[in-house]
Amino acid sequence: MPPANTLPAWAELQTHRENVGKNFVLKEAFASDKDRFEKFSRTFSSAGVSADIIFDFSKNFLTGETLDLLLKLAQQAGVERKRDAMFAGEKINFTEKRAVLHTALRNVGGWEMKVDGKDVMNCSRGVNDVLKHMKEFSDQVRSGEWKGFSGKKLNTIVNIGIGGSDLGPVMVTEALRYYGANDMTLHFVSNIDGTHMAEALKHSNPDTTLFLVASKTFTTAETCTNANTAKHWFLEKTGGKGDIAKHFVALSTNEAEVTKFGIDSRNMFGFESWVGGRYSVWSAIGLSVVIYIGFDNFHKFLSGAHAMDKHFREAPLKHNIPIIGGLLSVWYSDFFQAQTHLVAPFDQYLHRFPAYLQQLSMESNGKSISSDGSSVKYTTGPILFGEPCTNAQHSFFQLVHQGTKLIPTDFILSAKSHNPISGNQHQKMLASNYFAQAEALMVGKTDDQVKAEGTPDDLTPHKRFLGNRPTTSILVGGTIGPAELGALIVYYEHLTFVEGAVWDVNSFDQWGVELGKVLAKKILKELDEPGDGEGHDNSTVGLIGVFKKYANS
Ligand SMILES: O=P(O)(O)OC[C@H]1O[C@](O)(CO)[C@@H](O)[C@@H]1O
Repeated sequence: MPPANTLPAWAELQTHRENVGKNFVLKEAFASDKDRFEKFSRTFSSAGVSADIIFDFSKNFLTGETLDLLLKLAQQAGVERKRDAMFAGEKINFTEKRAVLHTALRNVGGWEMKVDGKDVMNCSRGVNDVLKHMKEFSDQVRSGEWKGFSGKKLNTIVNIGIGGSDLGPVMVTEALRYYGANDMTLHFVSNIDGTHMAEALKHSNPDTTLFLVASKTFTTAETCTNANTAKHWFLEKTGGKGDIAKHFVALSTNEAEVTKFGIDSRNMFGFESWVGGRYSVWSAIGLSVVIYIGFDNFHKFLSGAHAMDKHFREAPLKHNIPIIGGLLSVWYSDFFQAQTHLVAPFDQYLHRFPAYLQQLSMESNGKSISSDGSSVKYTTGPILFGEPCTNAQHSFFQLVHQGTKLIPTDFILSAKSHNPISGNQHQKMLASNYFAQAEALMVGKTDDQVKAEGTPDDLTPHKRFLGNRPTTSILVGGTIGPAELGALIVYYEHLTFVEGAVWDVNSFDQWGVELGKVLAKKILKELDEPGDGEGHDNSTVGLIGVFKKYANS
């Protein structure tokens, strides 16, 4: 693949940015085109979801010509070819020589999906077998048929995992809390900080606690240490009478390590190496979700996800919602030097959604080496951040409105609340803020408007809003149920795919997390040895020395 910035459409976009993009004024674009909303919004409708989802791209620096040029860039960068290669099970994760087929995990539509000629859906221990196992097990736990060693129903789930083996289950169980079993307590222990495990175990009863050890590799230091701590706690609390087989299950690809840990392979829920950690909530890693919301709801979650896969795979580029979302991100990153992407859900249930998207986006596209091994000469993955609104409005939105940075922002709202309390007053106030923020960011407030309010001259510039800040508004035409959540997640998955395809980076590896892990292992040993460590810089040696002095005093 030639570098993205050498593609003809890249140069055309640069010229277009000089001629049009640089001077683009959103409010003028609306004033001169009464159909702008219709032109640049897209509706996602499918039998796989119970509500339409509207993606309003019209408050972006976008003209018909911009969209055409961005689509041209996508074609020249081979986005469709790469997408089709992903669905075909080709080894597009070229540094790890792996297929990327998390879409098979939610393939409720019966597509043929193969890796190395093998039908991954219907082979032994394939996707459908594992789903069946997850259904059986979760039904048993929910009904109380699966009992702990002392014959009691299990009512506490402790998921031990980190990264994709944690963030997906946490985010989804929070987002779908409305559907969750009220008699169940969930803990997600990820951090190696002992506080995380200690707090989870503090009020847990070993008779009624189920541990899910979630790790694709089953070698991750934090997860293995936390799992061993949990095992010791369980055996100690039960005076050695506790039956591991009834209280510990593994969600992993690594049967050998699972067995070594002491978990019976019959209590292992497997998946394959072609599922990346950050794409694994659809796999066995989602077992906590299934136990919490029930298999039927989990199936709806998969159906909504599959519906968005189908849209991404089949919709023409101009109507293809993740394609447009991904290209807009490239447009802002590379032609406006935007460094960030803000996602602010107007939905308390989605409070962990931005954290989840951070791993998805930044672990996927936080790369600077392209497919031929050379350094890219353009900006890649944006810094994704976010918090639920309206909270965020009272914290960092000052910077979004009046700071010096261009921050392309996504807002998410559902038309209906699961909790329409106080005569739906809360939801209406929430919605009014959702509309107001996008409008305010766009229209701003001129000096004349500020002055007309009687503001003294010296205060006027401080109260001025330049406006012209782009937003994408996502509106779910009902409540956000399992299917709608599935579709929203997959929108961002494929948006990330499109970015990476244009930037020609491998969105599916994560070598950047390795160096810190290796150094931590070396330093861990040194903390127990005399001296202040070997071969470190002066600052690190100094800090290790100070730590040892205080920690051991
Ligand atoms: O599921 P595992 O193998 O424990 O990995 C956990 C996480 O660690 C990472 O490999 C990064 O260190 C993520 O990609 C992954 O989601």
